[in-house]
Amino acid sequence: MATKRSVGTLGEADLKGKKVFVRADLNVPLDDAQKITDDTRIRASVPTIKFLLEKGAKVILASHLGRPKGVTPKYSLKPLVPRLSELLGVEVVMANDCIGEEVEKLVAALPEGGVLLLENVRFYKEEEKNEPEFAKKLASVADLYVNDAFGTAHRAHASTEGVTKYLKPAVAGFLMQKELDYLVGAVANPKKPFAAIVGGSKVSTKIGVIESLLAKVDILILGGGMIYTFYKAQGYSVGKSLVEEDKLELATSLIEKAKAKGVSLLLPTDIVVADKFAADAESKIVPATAIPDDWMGLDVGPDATKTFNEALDTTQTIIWNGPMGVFEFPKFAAGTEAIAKKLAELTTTKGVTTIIGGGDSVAAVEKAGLADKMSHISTGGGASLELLEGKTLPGVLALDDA
Ligand SMILES: Nc1ncnc2c1ncn2[C@@H]1O[C@H](COP(=O)(O)OP(=O)(O)O)[C@@H](O)[C@H]1O
Ligand SMILES: O=C(OP(=O)(O)O)[C@H](O)COP(=O)(O)O
Repeated sequence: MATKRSVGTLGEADLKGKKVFVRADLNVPLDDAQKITDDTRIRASVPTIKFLLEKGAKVILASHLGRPKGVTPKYSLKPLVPRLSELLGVEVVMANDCIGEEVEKLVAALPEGGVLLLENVRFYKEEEKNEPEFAKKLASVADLYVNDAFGTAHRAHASTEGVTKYLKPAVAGFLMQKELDYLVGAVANPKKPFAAIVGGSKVSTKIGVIESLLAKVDILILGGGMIYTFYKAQGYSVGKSLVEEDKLELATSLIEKAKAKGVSLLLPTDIVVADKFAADAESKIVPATAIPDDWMGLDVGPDATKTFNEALDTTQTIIWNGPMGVFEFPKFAAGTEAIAKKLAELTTTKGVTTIIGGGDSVAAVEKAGLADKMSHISTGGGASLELLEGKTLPGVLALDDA
């Protein structure tokens, strides 16, 4: 199935006085004191909500937080109210529930330009089970539905999918649209040459992405923990590096597929090896063909980085998913940082389209302080991975066509 991209969006519809159910992904990390440690997802949700408020709509805002089993105070959305209010410039009202009488009363009292934040929809098991009666209750308080929760669009839950059966129109918010434009649009019709950089820990979690991208890219750069399975498949010894023994044949077939499709597949030529998996491990740089026994590869080496940079210099579009090494340990972060720096440079000086596909690569870009230099940084890890694999997301599929 082709990935759906043309969804209905917030146009010039008369929104004045309308009760709009907005599903956002406000699943932000909180520390032990319930303080928000990264508000990216809240900030990313602001343009859609502000637009609705400026049009005189009444916004009923829903999200999940974490993976609670039943009502769990630790997963309440209450700690988000001050930051949301500050970013939106209105006093956000908080409900103690996401359905029921109190919610109905608060909605009835909501002024035009007002925001009511519902409590965590996952406090009900019916949310993840996508139960129609629960979806109907969520829908009952509003006149139309806007899904801006890209990070949760791969889940067919009541507030992301079921609700659209009872609430029309059901359209995408600006964040959802932007994510689809980049992760589907720019990938389907890239300015060429088009390169993909895929890293992360395991081949098994990235097979779908690699296979799908092989049909589209000119250059495929591989890094991270998955490369040792490729090396082993080619007969190199890899010491104690991460290897998925049951994926050796698959690695060989991916190398052959790349060849058959004329894709330039770049595996690192040198590796930073460590004597143990630890931040304070002893380390040294070795050729990829000469990883010593008892050592493990934790980052790509400087020669590899140089080759990657030269290849990236020739491109117009780059998509990146997964770090090049164990970037959480400063000693093994250089390969990942170099990619982040290169992409930032190419975006700002050459107008190359750079897309960071969620998850740990986003964390790496943020750690390097380069987040605002990329063309697009996805707010969804799992969702962006599924989109890049060519899957259609249930939360997108459920929206009205454009
Ligand atoms: N050489 C390696 N050996 C072991 N783990 C690695 C290696 N390179 C990267 N990793 C780990 O891979 C993890 C990220 O993998 P993954 O979740 O697949 O990426 P993403 O979240 O970007 O999709 C990081 O925690 C990183 O430490
Ligand atoms: O954080 C999220 O996903 P991500 O970690 O894959 O980016 C989303 O809020 C979805 O959460 P879920 O994976 O508990 O359904």
